[in-house]
Amino acid sequence: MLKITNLCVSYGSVSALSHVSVSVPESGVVAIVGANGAGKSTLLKSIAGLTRPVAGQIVMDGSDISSLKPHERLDRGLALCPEGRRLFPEMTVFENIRVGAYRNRDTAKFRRRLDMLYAIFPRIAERRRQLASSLSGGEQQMVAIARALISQPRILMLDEPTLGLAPKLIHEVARLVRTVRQEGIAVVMVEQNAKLALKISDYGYVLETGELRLEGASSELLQSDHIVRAYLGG
Ligand SMILES: Nc1ncnc2c1ncn2[C@@H]1O[C@H](COP(=O)(O)OP(=O)(O)OP(=O)(O)O)[C@@H](O)[C@H]1O
Repeated sequence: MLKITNLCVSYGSVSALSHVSVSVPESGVVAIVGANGAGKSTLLKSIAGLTRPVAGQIVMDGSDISSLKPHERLDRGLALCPEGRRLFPEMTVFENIRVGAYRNRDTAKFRRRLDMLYAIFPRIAERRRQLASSLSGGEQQMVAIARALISQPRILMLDEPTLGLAPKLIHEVARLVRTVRQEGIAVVMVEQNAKLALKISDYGYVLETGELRLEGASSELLQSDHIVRAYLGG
């Protein structure tokens, strides 16, 4: 469904990604793992259209989307839940989620989608009139994911969704990824928590200083000596 080929991204003279190729199949869960500064966020930003690559192709459903603006990519079904949540703290939970639907003016559809999301996130539903700033870190992460899901994407991109969360909430994120996939939405998940990401994904890519070091079925990567040594403390 989404195919990224030989993507190269630089920030001035700093190369952040060098010839990176990644595929995302329909309804699949793909993990991108790697240390700080490996280029994981840059990859998601490039797919979302927030960073302009110097070379490479981003093809969705057979057509090159590299020159599309971020909102046009959202219309095609690419939604990004950015690192650090980026909620509007002085807006309510409901208002934050509504921001994600700014491209969809069909109120009935928005309502139906919102009710569905409230069913998936009951704690968020209870807090829908509260200011986002009053929520716990885990709840804020759920709101950020709900904001990305309200646009009914085909691919949900999650940038470090478990960062700073307590172990119990990390499991909640994992459960959520499974729920999202059951809805037929593909997930691309960037994580420093390699173990978790590989446990809940089908396929994984390991980025090191902007280059793909390894790729394969997640179950196999979990057993790989390199992964165990470099990321799982083995
Ligand atoms: N706006 C920017 N200007 C200059 N350099 C940048 C910019 N954004 C990222 N970089 C650099 O590009 C490289 C890749 O950064 P990126 O944020 O993509 O990595 P990451 O794997 O997501 O790391 P982290 O897990 O710390 O977020 C790093 O060397 C970083 O310092």
